[in-house]
Amino acid sequence: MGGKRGKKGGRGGGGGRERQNWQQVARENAKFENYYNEQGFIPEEEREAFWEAIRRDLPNSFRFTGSRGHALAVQEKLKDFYVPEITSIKYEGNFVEPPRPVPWYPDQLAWSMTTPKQVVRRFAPFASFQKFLVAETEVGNISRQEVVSMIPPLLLDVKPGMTVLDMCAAPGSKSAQLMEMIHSGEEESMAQVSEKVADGTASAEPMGPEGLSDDGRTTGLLIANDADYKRAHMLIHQMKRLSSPNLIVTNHDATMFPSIRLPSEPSIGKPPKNRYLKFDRILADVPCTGDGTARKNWGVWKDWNANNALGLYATQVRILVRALQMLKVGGRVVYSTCSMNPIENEAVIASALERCGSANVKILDCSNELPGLKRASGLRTWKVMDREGRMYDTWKEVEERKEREGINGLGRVAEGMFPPSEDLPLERCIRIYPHMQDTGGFFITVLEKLSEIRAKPEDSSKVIPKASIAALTEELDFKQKNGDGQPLAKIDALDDLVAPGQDAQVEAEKNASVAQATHQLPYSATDQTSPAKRDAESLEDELPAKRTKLEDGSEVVLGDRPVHAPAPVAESDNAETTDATPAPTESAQPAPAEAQAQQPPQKRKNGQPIEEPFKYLDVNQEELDPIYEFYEISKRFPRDRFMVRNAEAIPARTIYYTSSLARDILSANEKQGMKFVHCGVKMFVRQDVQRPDVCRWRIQTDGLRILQPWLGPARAITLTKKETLRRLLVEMFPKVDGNSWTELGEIGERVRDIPMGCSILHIRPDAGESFHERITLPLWRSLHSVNLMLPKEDRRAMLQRLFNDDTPLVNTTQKRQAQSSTPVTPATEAVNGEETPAETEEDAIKRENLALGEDEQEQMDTRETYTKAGDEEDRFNTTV
Ligand SMILES: C[S@@+](CC[C@H](N)C(=O)[O-])C[C@H]1O[C@@H](n2cnc3c(N)ncnc32)[C@H](O)[C@@H]1O
Repeated sequence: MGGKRGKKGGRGGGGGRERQNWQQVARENAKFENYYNEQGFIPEEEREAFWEAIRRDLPNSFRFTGSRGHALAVQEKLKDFYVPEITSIKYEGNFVEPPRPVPWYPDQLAWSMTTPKQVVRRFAPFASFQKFLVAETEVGNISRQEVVSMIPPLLLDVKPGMTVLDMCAAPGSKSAQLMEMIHSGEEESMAQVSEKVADGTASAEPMGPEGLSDDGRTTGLLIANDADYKRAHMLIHQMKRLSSPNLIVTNHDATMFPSIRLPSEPSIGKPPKNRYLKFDRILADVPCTGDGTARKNWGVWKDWNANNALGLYATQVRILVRALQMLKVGGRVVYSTCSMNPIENEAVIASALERCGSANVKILDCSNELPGLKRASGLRTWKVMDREGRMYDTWKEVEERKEREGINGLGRVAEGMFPPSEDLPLERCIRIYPHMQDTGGFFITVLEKLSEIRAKPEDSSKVIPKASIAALTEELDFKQKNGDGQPLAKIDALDDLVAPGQDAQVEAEKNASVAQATHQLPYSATDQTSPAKRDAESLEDELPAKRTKLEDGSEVVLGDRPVHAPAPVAESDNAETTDATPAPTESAQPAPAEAQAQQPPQKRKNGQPIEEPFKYLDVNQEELDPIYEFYEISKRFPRDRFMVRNAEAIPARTIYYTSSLARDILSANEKQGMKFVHCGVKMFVRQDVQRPDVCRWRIQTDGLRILQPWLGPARAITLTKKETLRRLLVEMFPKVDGNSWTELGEIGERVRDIPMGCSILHIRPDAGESFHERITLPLWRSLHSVNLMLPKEDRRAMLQRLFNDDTPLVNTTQKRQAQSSTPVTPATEAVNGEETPAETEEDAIKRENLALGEDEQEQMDTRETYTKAGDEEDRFNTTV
């Protein structure tokens, strides 16, 4: 695909400055239009509507996120307040169309709106609605997501307790949906179990309904993966908002995603047998050309050509084959793209089934699922277009041309791109076209694994080979002479042509070991191109000159270098690949990666830092004792899942909590070459308090959801009135000393008397109050004041949602500091029975502000990083 695409292939192209001129872009591309018209995918009578829809701007759509209860509470505000206000607006004589729920999305949690920008700008109710959307999006209660992109997770049918893999997950909209499904029903079941524990009717063993049997907590796991390191970090920021201890983020090439070890089961008298994780559900939302995103993506109109799909097909098939290998028998894979091109869709399904054996995998008929979703059947026939735009009905025709004229202009056409000779029910694949329900274009197929698979190797004789260096050089010369050379957009494109440096060598070794563990060949040992190097394929189109500069400033002369370094580990190219658990033999051990992981920390390829290790605290770690005591945490709450991010396993600044399966995986795969980049929810953060009676660890909001049912009453404060909550939201550090506590309404007395330190605020609205959300938040009681431990944007969003209030936040301590021009008289204060010179009020305020402010700032900084990364990386224009 053209040089505008992201490095590892997101979807579609376009972005940056040019995206601002989207309205001026001519929404025309003869090749694109001919390709779809000539093949007749869209029935003649719908064709006009199809092209008319695809040229229109895409409606805005969004989804309410988080637990169902919370999502419904936020959605209620839209339904009960904003929609009625908007519906009353008239524009040019007609009532304005309000946002509408997406008919097939459960519980009306997804909405779409077509309101033109000029209407939004002109009418006040829209301005306030817009504010609501922005505020809730900022804090993660609403996620902007394209309607069609919401389909794959729904069809994956994830239940709590399942192990799920999202192979190409960044930026993470679908991962967020999957995560919510894994946690579905968790709040209710945790509350039920803790009630039983409280009234003494609980069994000694962990209890709870199916999938939630960890005392009401889900036993499921989501592994969200992306090959692009930067995008994997966008994914982390997106997912952090869901605060799930059941999430691991990895950074692997999905075509050779490593097998994940599970702890060995004890076996007496025999060597322990290696066990590997298999998944109940896998989403393969693969990189694609994204021509279904033409309604929001200028790059499609500008750059569409048939060669783009030819370049992605091999990667897409490999990802799907690997997904099927890692799936449990009886499990489901959903394969999806936002492309309408059969080369990336039905051809990929047919090729993967051919490699895995069609008797082992079933294409599921989903016609009864998601009633209300308009869809077209998958294709049974299509033609293949080569790089020069010539159409072929059969592979034989391609071979004949190759015989006659050589490979020039064919691109990387493969036999598998043609309709299969086997009678596969490809009509069960799902196609969504833009005109059907005013969305983007999309493709989804649901596959079920019927039996174990031994995947056939790729047959390189059925693919038009890459042009040789000599041929490329000739072609470049030709292009240059004819003046159509373009600047080289991707220096990575040269990866295939230069000798790998030291970093590349290390990476290759790692890949080789991973490949060994998964019985997959490393890219360097095959004649295929890795997706990371996919751009090399477009060399045929793009290389402008024979001499160019690499990032380090060195110059490369094409044709002077060996194409590949020798493969570090060479399993036979023709070896069968299998998903069977590797035998515990020497060769199955990923030795090179292990050796590599033992070496001193170093930077990974492209300067990516090596991740800090994930280390679990010993259950007897004494730092946990005061925490359990101070917060009266039930002994039932597991002590063996607390994790830190340092090699010494010392609780230094943050203690994370993870699910037990996540812990088993992180521990069993330590130093095995797995690239884990995120896991764990921040549960306790060290607070520098000097007093011996105050716990030095405060509970972090992220972890409170899981911990809350297990906390005793010692640190609990219950708030019932809206007005009290409003005060705590607007005012930071309200004073509680002197008589000030009286201003805090029903919580005043409790707040006055509660000893200093982190406490837990349970918001439980009285029956008569106009809001019903039950929320629990950490509250810090300091010397003279209290403070909700909530980032400012969360405060603002809550004020907007619950009170329709955009009053600016007040920082009382800053105000006081500004007012006091003379120092406050020093006083003495009894601390723990001892007379110690007390600090001035000003000092105390400064100190507490520093401690609290730093932590709050930290949270807010996280959000800022996300926004920046989001802007930067949005060039992918994925269907999110
Ligand atoms: C279509 S986007 C995924 C969108 C995502 N599922 C969502 O809903 O937010 C494709 C992603 O695949 C990643 N990718 C490309 N090649 C890959 C590979 N070989 N292995 C894993 N991820 C890959 C890209 O970095 C990109 O983030």
